[in-house]
Amino acid sequence: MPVPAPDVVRAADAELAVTDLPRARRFWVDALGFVAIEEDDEVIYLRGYEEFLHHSLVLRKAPEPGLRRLAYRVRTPEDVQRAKEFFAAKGLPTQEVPAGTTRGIGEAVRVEDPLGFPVEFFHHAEHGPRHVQRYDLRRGAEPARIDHFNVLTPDVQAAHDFYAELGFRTSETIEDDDQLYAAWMFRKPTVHDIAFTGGAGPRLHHIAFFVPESHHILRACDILGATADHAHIERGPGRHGVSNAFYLYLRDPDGHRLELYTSDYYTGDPDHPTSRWSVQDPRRRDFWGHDVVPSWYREGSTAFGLDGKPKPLVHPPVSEETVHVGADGIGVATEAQLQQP
Ligand SMILES: O=C1C=CC(S(=O)(=O)O)=CC1(O)O
Ligand SMILES: [Fe+2]
Repeated sequence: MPVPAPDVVRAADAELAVTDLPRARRFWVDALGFVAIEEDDEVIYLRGYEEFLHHSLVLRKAPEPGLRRLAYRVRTPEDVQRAKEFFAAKGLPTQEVPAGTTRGIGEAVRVEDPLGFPVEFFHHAEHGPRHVQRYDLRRGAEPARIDHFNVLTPDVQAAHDFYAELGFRTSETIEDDDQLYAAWMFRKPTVHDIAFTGGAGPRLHHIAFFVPESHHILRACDILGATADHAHIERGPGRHGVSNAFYLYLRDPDGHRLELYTSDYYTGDPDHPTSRWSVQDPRRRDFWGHDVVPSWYREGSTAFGLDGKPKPLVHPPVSEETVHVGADGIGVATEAQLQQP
């Protein structure tokens, strides 16, 4: 008898290890405008202006930077137990997490998914004040809410198939006749809650936050330029082919990548079709055909397992970067180049 999957509502929370908390705060709060809802010398809890749960991102001081967990909200308290049973039935590591282990989050279960990522499922969460119309407080890029996770994994097909078992549907792919190079999958009725980028993994590629309008992305660029922090800008601003979203990728002081993202589209009908892009289409990742910088394909954040240790990397046989020639202008990256950490 198959164990039923938990009813996942959406990507809801994540925790990043950062090596210098005041430096991280200057970037995430002072420059980008995230709301620090609670903080001390060890940890900062951040949220967007539209959010009402306690937080949607935790920055925790640590000797080494990395991803400590990706967290999904599930629909009922019973779905937390269902998640435990679903992953345990597959022989995957699971950990019960008492309420309050993360401020504002009730009892949860932490697992390692088959890709090697630390993933948490929770239901109960404290509500905090919504700042959606506190225009007197809104600053920086005015981040609204957490939108999705993107992870680097050597086998996108296997990742896709597992998350389909978990009840995620597929909005877009990048593929050719031989393989699936990337996939975007959702539970909430937008383009994705999780995306898989082919590459050495398990590593976090980025966490994305929705901003209200494209001008908030331009403002983030202007703010970083004004403070001579322009080196944090990695890729964009631009228009994605996949998702049709307007985007900007930034790297925080520890190298963690975040995406500011807006104006993707609704996917809530039961027969929503999957949009399939050819890996040879130069508009797939940037609709205007702009290059994808090599670091965007090659670099990511270390993932820590449930034991707190860095997960060893598995390299893919073929990477999108080595296949695609054209708008990316990269041509065929050498194996040595791809081995860069
Ligand atoms: O959110 C996203 C939507 C689209 C793209 S891509 O660069 O257009 O593939 C990347 C992304 O996963 O960050
Ligand atoms: Fe993204």
